[in-house]
Amino acid sequence: MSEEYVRHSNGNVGQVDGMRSPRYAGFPTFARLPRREDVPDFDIAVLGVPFDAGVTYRPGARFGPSAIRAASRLLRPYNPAQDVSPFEVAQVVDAGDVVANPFDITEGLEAISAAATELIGPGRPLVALGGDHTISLPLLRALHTAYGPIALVHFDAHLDTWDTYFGAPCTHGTPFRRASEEGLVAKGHSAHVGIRGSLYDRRDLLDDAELGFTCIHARDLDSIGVAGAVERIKARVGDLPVHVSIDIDVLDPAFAPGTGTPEAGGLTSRELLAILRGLGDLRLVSADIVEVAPAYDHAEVTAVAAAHLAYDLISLLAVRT
Ligand SMILES: N=C(N)NCCCC(=O)O
Ligand SMILES: [Zn+2]
Ligand SMILES: [Zn+2]
Repeated sequence: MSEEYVRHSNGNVGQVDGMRSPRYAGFPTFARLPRREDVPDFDIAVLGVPFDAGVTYRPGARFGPSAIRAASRLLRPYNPAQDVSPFEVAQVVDAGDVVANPFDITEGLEAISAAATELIGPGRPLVALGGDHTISLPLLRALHTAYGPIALVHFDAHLDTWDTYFGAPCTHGTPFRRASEEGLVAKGHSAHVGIRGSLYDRRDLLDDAELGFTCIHARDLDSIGVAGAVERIKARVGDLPVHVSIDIDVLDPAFAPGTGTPEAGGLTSRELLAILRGLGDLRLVSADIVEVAPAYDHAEVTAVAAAHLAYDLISLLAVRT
């Protein structure tokens, strides 16, 4: 069977045509887009990062990339919320999965960083699909090589700036402390959005602020709303290059049950999509979506949310390529 990709007049190769081959059939690349090796060049790569050796509670995010790809089959070519056909405007490809050692975190992170370094560059954004949140550290290392310190816009129930777990420095609860220590993120220009739930100590928030982050707590949305959150994020990052990191547990467990450390009182998927769509003026250069653990999912609820978030991120990035 030959795959019948849509060929756009600007030369870009789009999705397998859903009118000629039903969307539930065929190879499971992200959004049924071509693989990297199927086209001569690309603008935006989608990279699977099936690594979850850094989890502190429920395991299983290593199956996130394949679940998100499966849920992304439903995505259609035109995004009305942003008035853009992202796969026409930009050549978007599926770059496959990183081969990351599940038994050696240091080696696994090096492989992730090497794969990201090879795919990113000025004018060439990356969208990574995790995997647990540990993977953001090697992504930020690769981004630092390309751009220097960048602004991090981090959507999560959790701060992920804890120090160590059982003596381990690189886990899904620690990536942004390491990133701050290594100078990968621009101090004073990064924000966590959606923070909530129990902490180990009041000190966790003070440490986080000292590391250079600010918090928009989930409960703040009750008073400032989506528009207020967008304004605060924009004021924080200014014109620096921006990496958006979305831990799917930023969504309420009602919208994302399939994750490792769920916390009550989270965002709706509509709120999160609306905040993202408000970030179009920023200098977005890359994104990750992490912590989708399909074993705890139901009816693809979480994977569908992740696929749609990836679609809107790609739509934002496509107009910048
Ligand atoms: N990055 C995520 N999803 N969770 C971090 C939770 C760290 C903890 O178990 O305390
Ligand atoms: Zn989290
Ligand atoms: Zn996280």
